[in-house]
Amino acid sequence: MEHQKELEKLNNYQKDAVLDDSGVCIVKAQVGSGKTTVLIAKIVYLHQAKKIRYRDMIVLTFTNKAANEIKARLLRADDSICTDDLAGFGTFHSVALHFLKDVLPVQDLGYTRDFLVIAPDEELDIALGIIREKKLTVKYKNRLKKRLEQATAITDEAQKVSPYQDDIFTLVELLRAEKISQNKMAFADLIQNATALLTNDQQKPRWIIIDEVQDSDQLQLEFINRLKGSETRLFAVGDPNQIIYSWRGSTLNVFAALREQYDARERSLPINYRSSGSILAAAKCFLRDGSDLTGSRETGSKIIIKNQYNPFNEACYLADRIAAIHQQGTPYGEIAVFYRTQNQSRVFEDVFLKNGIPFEVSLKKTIRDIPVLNWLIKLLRFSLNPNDWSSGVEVLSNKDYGEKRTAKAALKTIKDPGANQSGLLGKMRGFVSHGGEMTTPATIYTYFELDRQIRPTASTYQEDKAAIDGLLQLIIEYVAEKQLPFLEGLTDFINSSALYGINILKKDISSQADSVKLMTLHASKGLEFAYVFITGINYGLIPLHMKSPAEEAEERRLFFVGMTRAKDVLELSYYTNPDDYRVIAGESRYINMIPPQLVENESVKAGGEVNLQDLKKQIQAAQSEGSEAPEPAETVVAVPEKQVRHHKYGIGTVLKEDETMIEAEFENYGVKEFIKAFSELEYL
Ligand SMILES: Nc1ncnc2c1ncn2[C@@H]1O[C@H](COP(=O)(O)OP(=O)(O)OP(=O)(O)O)[C@@H](O)[C@H]1O
Repeated sequence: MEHQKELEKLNNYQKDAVLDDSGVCIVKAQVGSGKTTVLIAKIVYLHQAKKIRYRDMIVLTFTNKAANEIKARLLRADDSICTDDLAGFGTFHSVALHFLKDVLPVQDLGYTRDFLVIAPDEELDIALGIIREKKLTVKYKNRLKKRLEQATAITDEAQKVSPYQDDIFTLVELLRAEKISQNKMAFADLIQNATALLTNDQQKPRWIIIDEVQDSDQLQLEFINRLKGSETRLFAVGDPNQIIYSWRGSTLNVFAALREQYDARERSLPINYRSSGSILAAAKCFLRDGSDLTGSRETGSKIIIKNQYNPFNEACYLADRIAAIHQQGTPYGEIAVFYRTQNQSRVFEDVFLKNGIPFEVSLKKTIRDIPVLNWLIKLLRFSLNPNDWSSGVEVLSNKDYGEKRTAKAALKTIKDPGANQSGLLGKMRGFVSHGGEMTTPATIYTYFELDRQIRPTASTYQEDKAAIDGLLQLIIEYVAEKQLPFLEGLTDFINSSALYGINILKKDISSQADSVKLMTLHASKGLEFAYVFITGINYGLIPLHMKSPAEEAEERRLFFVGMTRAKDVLELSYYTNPDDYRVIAGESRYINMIPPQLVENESVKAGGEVNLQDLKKQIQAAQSEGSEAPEPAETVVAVPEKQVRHHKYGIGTVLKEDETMIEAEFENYGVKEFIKAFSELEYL
């Protein structure tokens, strides 16, 4: 990649950003204005023109996908780069992990360098185990994750007083100690521990480059601050209109925070290169202030709005429509279908499969989602680290795999050094000394006698065996690729699988295969397609039921992100019968926010009315296919957002209401149904 040639392709705003040499520069970029393009050009420019070694750069991205894309483009262009040079390129978590493994004195916190990373659910399991074992009183266990996060963030001793008069702060301390004794770090620990250990003694990078900076949270900003030396330059790119992860704790005013802290230079990228004029104009209606966003393309075709009877009909329609688009010459890979929640993908998968439409689903089906692999990973964890007794207990007491002891008996054997070490426990304890022999999937399989552990007589045997073979193969390939000794490579693999949720069943959505991509609006961030279909624009889906104006604003930004993935054609749809009682029939007001002059309404009319002829045909067609086409549902009456107060559940949002019944959703208790006459609900 020749940096001069790269620079020539850029517009002046982009060029200025690449050449900027300020101590701290933040680039406020509009959607599709070339953030990724600029970021890569900047890295290449710094390396080639300014002679900055890749090792002296830290490049932080929000997703693993973005980091991989950057690394792949650099590796393709320059074969002298070795992967170690790019160890500082990755997500916040993976870069923190790199520092903890390779640079920082983790022993100061009580860890050893071969610590393992655990996913949030696993941390919760440990916390629940402690509550049980120590008989702690902890209220609102259904919100335990959130409560732990909040309590962990409080460092001032005087403030460590539980609002519910329970043992949450004792739990935080015990959990911290337990993770250290088991040599495990949870995701949040990675950044927190790296931040705590970073001092001025470490060699500081010459450049820190951050992508999607708008999604950073307080912890990440502190990490950046510690990482930055007085001579380090900082270059951050982001788009305030694409904040869609504030529920994970991103700091909403990240730009202001950076500006204030570093007296940063601000630049902008205002020109969108991706979307046609109509798409951009429609998307702008969802911005609080879209005045800076400028397009560079022709008006193009109008936005199409479709009213579908239900998700099944929608899927049938899309299968036909996509086949026609493809026949006219558009590759399948240029077509995407978006929805709000993951479970909406199912009907598209079924119908597309039946109709021969190739597709991929961006569904993180991770190791943790497959019971036998979840069990096997725990087995490998305990084998690598005998202090990880909670994994050991789960392996021995799993109800489907292994020896199926009781949890109490398993714990007793694991903690008792004098106990009989034969069977699976003995195998796990002896594993490390046999590490050198583990060269093929079969040697690992045979060593643990996995055939016995997964029961050859069980109905799931073939499926489980195939899943295990697949995983073991993946491990062996991973270790070989990393050129690490087996045990070290295995530890590394287990850490990555916790961090990224290794995708084993379905291909990654970023694959180059020519197939239609199905994904949630969240997963669509950063991608682009010629044709985009956004489905289910009904209240309760797009937008979801919301509890506050801030949540509503985030829903709107999310819809904006989805719309702006489209280059040429954008089609929106909503249901008359959404198949889900929590979803309101008819279009949500997001449809009505698009000015009519930008919309082309086809045979079915927008505005909540249904073309009855079409509807009848669709239902007949569905019934003749033998599918379970539902009866036309009684129309659910769209209620304006109403709130109620309940003496126990607190404030809730009304979802459905008729003369006798009322249904409301409460933050900590979920959806509750009441008989109006007896409910003692107070309307707010
Ligand atoms: N100077 C340019 N001239 C022509 N096309 C460009 C230019 N810069 C970027 N593009 C094209 O515009 C599209 C959007 O670019 P890119 O994906 O880098 O934007 P982005 O800001 O990262 O997008 P998003 O906001 O969606 O994350 C891409 O197809 C890219 O090739």
